[in-house]
Amino acid sequence: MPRGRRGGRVSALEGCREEEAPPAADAVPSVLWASGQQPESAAELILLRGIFEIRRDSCDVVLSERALRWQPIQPERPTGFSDRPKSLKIVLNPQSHKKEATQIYYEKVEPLLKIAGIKTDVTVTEYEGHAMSLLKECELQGFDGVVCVGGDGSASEVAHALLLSAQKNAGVETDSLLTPVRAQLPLGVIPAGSTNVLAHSLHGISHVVTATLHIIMGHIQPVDVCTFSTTGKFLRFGFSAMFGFGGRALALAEKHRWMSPNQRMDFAVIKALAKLKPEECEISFLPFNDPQDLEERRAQGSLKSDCNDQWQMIQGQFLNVSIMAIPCLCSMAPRGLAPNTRLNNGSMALIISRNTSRPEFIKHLKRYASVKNQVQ
Ligand SMILES: Nc1ncnc2c1ncn2[C@@H]1O[C@H](COP(=O)(O)OP(=O)(O)OP(=O)(O)O)[C@@H](O)[C@H]1O
Repeated sequence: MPRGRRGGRVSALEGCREEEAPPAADAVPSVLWASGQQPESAAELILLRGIFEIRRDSCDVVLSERALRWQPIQPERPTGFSDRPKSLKIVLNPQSHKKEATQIYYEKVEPLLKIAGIKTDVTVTEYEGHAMSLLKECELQGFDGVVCVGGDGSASEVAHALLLSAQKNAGVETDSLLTPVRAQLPLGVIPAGSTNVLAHSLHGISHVVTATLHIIMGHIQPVDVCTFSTTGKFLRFGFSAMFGFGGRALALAEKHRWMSPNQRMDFAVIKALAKLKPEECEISFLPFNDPQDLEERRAQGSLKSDCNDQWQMIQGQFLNVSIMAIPCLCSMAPRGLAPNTRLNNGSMALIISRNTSRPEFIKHLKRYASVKNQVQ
């Protein structure tokens, strides 16, 4: 009988296959090999155990008193992992943030995609709306995903374009849209903009290499979107919107793109605060305070049918109204502007600031920077 390294006897168990010893297992020569079998009894003494490569598979090899067994190691596939992408359409906004998206892509992202064997086709956008018209015309069949290298403006433009094509392809009428059809391709987001709320909310951090690795690994994270309409006419898909103070500040920041990103944001906030004024609003909403209740209703399919009799309406003067389908994490709000919203729970946060004094409103804004959650 052959002997293992430590001199234990090795013999075949009933049912073991006898095979030729593969070369990588030469640490334990001339033994009987069995695959896919567990030790016969817990009392069986294990003499040696290790990971060996056997015919290109990593195997858990166990040498016991009575036999040598091995089993290919199956890597765990956590839920949400899909196949890794092989080919990606890259949409890059060279104007994002301090115009460094091109450098970020070619220095940090592309080398990793190359190592991962992913083919890429890059379009550098030339004007606002370019991503939209490109994705309308571009044949995306050969790609496994679209990656946006830029900020939130670019990412939401690409998301809108992908969703719009999906509705068109499915023959869904957007003006009466309640539940959109999913985009046909996943969207990867490389944060290269000024705020990067989407990438930050998706990955928990606004970090280029982290985002790239998520894309390479094929991590798919479903994300809620809102549809924005005016008097029954569909406008666009998006992840968040702000009216009043927030809307004015963002519009001002957009108008002053010639300033540096930090300067224009500070300038916009200060100017919007100086002109702080309430808006008369009427807001209808379907309240869900308990996310579990929401999940259960979605699972039961009772969400839509329940809607009509549960809508609530509030009316009054408000300084700011925000709706956010994602938590909206950013450096200014480390827990997010909407900390109680999840990426994919079918709900969105509606955060309303009633009319109050400017110092009180500033206090409320400052509390977003704290990790203590002000929004219950
Ligand atoms: N070549 C271009 N010239 C001018 N604008 C462009 C160009 N390409 C894209 N855009 C537009 O620039 C806008 C803002 O870009 P983006 O969101 O990437 O950067 P950002 O504003 O710095 O970041 P954030 O939105 O995170 O603050 C987008 O709405 C996009 O449509």
